Amino acid sequence: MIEAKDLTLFFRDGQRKLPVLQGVTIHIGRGEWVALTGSNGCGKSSLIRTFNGLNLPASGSLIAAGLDLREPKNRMAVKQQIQLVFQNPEAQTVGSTPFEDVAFGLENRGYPQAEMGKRIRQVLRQVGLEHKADESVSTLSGGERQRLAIASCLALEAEMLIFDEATSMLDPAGRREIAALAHELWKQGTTVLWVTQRMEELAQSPRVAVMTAGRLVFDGEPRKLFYSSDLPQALGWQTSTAVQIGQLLLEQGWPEQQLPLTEADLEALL
Ligand SMILES: Nc1ncnc2c1ncn2[C@@H]1O[C@H](COP(=O)(O)OP(=O)(O)OP(=O)(O)O)[C@@H](O)[C@H]1O
Repeated sequence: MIEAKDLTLFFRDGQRKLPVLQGVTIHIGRGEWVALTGSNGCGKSSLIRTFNGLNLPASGSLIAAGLDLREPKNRMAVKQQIQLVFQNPEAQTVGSTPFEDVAFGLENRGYPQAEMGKRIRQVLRQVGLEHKADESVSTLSGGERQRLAIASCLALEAEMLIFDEATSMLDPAGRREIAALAHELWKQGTTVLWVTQRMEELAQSPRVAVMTAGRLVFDGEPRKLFYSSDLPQALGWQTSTAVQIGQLLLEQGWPEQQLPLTEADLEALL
């Protein structure tokens, strides 16, 4: 789905060229769930915006959804296949009702008018918003707005969804709701790149990628990240209780595979 090799990206800061991506290589297969993390300003958003053609790398190669992004003619198709869900629920809606909001994206892509209504109701049903199709968007909660953003991505039949800290402005219930929806879509075959700063979300992901200062410094299983790398300590992360207890067990000689990553693992151990 994504084959990025040695990507570099610069932004201009007055006269200076600011290196934002410094040789990022990552391969994300179709149907994978990958969590991407790293401290503020390390380049996560810049990287994912590169994946769907919003940023153009200075060098390196990038195949996204099977298309070479160096070719300008491929960029529109990649933007459709790889959709971003952003942090701020308020900033992602353009229509005055959920129905109109999803319609906007479809109209832009020249979707046949005759089939549009059916398609919109189908994706709104998929995210549990069918009953609110014709209500004012201003009455939707943050979580409902994020679900609406996801519905718009689904309407365009995106193969990959990239969630850029998409739950960070939601309350715990909204956060769970969006994470559950993302998991459901993943189970149905959508490739998911989940950008997060939350330790428990890293622990629950099958694969975690960590960036610092424009570089990918870890790419692998969370168990390796938390128990055989010194990155959590080096980056000053506040790890979960499960991992803190796991560290103590590791020191006592427990095998890595048995160490807890999540609260559920910990409960099972106790
Ligand atoms: N359009 C831009 N023009 C100039 N500099 C930018 C631009 N966008 C981002 N930057 C800079 O590039 C660097 C990486 O920013 P980016 O938003 O990719 O980081 P991030 O890891 O997503 O951070 P956060 O977690 O705060 O969202 C930062 O130094 C940022 O200030």
